[in-house]
Amino acid sequence: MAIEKKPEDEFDTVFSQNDSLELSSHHDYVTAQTRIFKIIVIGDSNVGKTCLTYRFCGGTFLKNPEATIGVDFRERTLELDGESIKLQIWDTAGQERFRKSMVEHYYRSVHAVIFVYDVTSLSSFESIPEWIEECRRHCVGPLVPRIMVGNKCDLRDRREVPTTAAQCLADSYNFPLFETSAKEPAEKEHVDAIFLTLAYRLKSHKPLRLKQPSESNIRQLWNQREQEAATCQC
Ligand SMILES: Nc1nc2c(ncn2[C@@H]2O[C@H](COP(=O)(O)OP(=O)(O)OP(=O)(O)O)[C@@H](O)[C@H]2O)c(=O)[nH]1
Ligand SMILES: [Mg+2]
Repeated sequence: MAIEKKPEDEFDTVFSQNDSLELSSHHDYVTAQTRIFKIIVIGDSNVGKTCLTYRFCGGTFLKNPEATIGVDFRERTLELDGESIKLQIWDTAGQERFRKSMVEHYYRSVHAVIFVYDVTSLSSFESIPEWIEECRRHCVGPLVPRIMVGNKCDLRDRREVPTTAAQCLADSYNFPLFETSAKEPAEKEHVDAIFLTLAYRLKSHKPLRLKQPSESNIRQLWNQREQEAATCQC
């Protein structure tokens, strides 16, 4: 059960409370109180957002993913310096037609943002400023940590985005840059490191005035998503 801790100060953090020990999807034990952070993963369609989040939460490479419709939720609980932190990851749709009704939900009460591009697709890299702008338009505060991820580094012969160009863009926004591959097994720990970097930053900064979505809200989103999928003409 997720319950909101009513803030006496100006902060609003959500704790999940479990009467007994519970095994999460990644075999982590969730103890009595767990801070939950919402992370959204955005970027063009086909850059590998679903595969990256699946690699982090499921531990393997997802073969034959379908285009995300609306949003997919994944989560993983981490034990950091004795504190239990749950990362609730919103894997968003890159295709405009699958995003429309959901965009407001993506950005509401978000704690961190991951911008993903594909190193073999210059156009996906060139879209990054537009995704950053969308984020800004939806009033994501400047203190919300953001990182940039270049995916598909395993496709060495097909690279279109040099690291220097990506670093330059990341520096201009003051974001950390990671280049990785959701596919390459040897990169598994590197993928973990991306999310861990965020988790440590989130752990040390209490989220400001942010309300987490409750479980009933999430269930509502799921229902909405299912309805969309059912009415989709394609
Ligand atoms: N070679 C390689 N292929 C990858 C990698 N990550 C994802 N892919 C492939 O890229 C394609 C798109 O991956 P997805 O994870 O579905 O992309 P997405 O960004 O979630 O796409 P949308 O849901 O449409 O926004 C799939 O065919 C994946 O198998 C990677 O690291 N290396
Ligand atoms: Mg996807």
